[in-house]
Amino acid sequence: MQLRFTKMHGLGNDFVVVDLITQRFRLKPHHIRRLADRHFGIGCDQVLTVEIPTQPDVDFRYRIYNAEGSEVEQCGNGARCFARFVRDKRLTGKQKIKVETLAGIIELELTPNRHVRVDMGEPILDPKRIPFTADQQAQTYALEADGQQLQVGAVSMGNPHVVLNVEDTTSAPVDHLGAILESHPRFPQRVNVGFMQVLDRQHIRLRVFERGVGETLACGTGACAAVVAGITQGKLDETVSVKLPGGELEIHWAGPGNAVIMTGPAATVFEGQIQI
Ligand SMILES: N[C@H](CCC[C@H](N)C(=O)O)C(=O)O
Repeated sequence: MQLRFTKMHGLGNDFVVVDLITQRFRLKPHHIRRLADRHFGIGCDQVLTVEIPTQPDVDFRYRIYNAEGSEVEQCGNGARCFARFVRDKRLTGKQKIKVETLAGIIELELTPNRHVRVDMGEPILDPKRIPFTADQQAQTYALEADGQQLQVGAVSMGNPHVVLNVEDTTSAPVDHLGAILESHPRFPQRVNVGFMQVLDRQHIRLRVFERGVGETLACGTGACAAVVAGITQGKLDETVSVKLPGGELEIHWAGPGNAVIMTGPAATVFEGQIQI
């Protein structure tokens, strides 16, 4: 079958976006791996699908698949691309849309400067719901890995994140320690690994080793999780500029009981068709 797709990115975190409203296809894990393959396929960090909603009062269903083929709960950079896609493809005329994900319903709003503002919902700090094995909820947790005693933050944005504070992201052991922590036994569903350098109370640098992908140029849910961890640890104010290798995101969180708001760009690179 010929499958139409659109190649997009959010700060270099790149996606193959497939409209499964105007075309019918059942994507299986091996299809995802083929689409995501940077040599034998199109190449991307995640595949995103646009589908009809299953819930009332929701505009679309938004599904996310990591390059390895697994379906995951949430993708922040992908959400901004999703909003840009459905608007540009005239699948909606709305400025603000509600989409259902495995993590719940999120709201996406196109801003006048062609950025996208996303209500990512409330962060989850209860270890049992992250999920993360811990006796009780805490600002930081002692975690043994690679022969080291680490102090880490643990946050879910619908998908699990562990956040390490580092002196300098450029020299952080992202590939080595990221791979070890991604499959740490205390994270039963594996985990995205963020390396956060606090520059001041309104600015951080961040690199993320993503679950099921490896290091990406940006991670939207990772930026949200890092800011929530930093605020919880008393290191950051409510609005933070997150500098990722691929560019900057603005993250706002007014504290427990409030949603995390992420604002940033979304870009279309090219359209195509692939025989699959
Ligand atoms: N690798 C993530 C999914 C994509 C998240 C990231 N691309 C973002 O922008 O939030 C996970 O397995 O939970």
